[in-house]
Amino acid sequence: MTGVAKSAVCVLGTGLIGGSVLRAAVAAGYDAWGYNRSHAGVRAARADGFDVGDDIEAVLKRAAASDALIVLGVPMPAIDSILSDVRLLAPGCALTDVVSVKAPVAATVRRHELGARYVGGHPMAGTAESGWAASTPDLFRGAAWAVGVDPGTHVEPWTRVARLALDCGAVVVPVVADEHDRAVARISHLPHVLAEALAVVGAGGGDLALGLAAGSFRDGTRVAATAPDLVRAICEPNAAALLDALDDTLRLLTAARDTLATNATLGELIDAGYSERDRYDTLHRWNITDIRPGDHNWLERLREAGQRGGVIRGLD
Ligand SMILES: O=C(O)C(=O)C[C@]1(C(=O)O)C=C[C@@H](O)C=C1
Repeated sequence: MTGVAKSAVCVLGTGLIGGSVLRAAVAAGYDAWGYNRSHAGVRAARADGFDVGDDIEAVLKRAAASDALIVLGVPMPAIDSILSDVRLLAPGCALTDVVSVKAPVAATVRRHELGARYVGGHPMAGTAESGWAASTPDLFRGAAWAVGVDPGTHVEPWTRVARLALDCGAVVVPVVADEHDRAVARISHLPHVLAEALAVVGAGGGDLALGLAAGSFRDGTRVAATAPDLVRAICEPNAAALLDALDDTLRLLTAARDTLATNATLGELIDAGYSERDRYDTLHRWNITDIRPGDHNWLERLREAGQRGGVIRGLD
């Protein structure tokens, strides 16, 4: 895949993630601009020298005229409405998103008949902050960026999306939507719910407990400082997979609680946690080098490689 040209990039929604995509794309030499519905968001981005407007019609007409890759930088609850604008004003553009759940976005895209040039995306990066002010061009450096390889994905928009992710400093993890959603329920959405629970239980110990709190409480509750509406927008669209993860958690915690009550031991939980955490620390992310986008069975082969820890670090 040598010489894939950088497409123009149009980011709709310039909060923490969309804003960071815009900053990273500009830093990587893309012709990139954005849209934000709030005047304050537009003012802040312009004050930093970025080309962001609040006129969705003008922004999308420019995308259509430039054959830009459109990045939906808005959370799941705003996807349906922004897709109505895209369908009306720039239906031929390649399209991706940064939403933390993939199957519901794909279903909404299909409902708007925009599936032909859509490729799901999910950069695995963030902070507890939100908005343009928190965005940074380095947010995705070294991060995993899930890029959809669902059946029917077309190679041209796929290559554009993968190239943008790589140019933002991320590594590409090929995923299909439902497997992605089950995976992130466990490693992203469940941790948000647990962080909220830990914050509540810890604070239940009063000011003495909070006054003594150190690293374990701070790290375990870090994402509980995220704006509540954003946490809901991240977790709730993935309800079925999150329920499975919560059920597994409750089973483990109940077993540990029961053995603690009867034998004053936490049982197998501690050893199991120790060894599974080690699997994460030592996971070998190997480079996919032998599957060229567009080759025979490339989607299925990339999917299998992604399942086995394969990542893409370059397309050349
Ligand atoms: O690092 C954080 O603050 C995050 O919450 C980032 C995080 C996560 O790791 O769960 C949260 C949601 C995104 O969809 C991807 C990544």
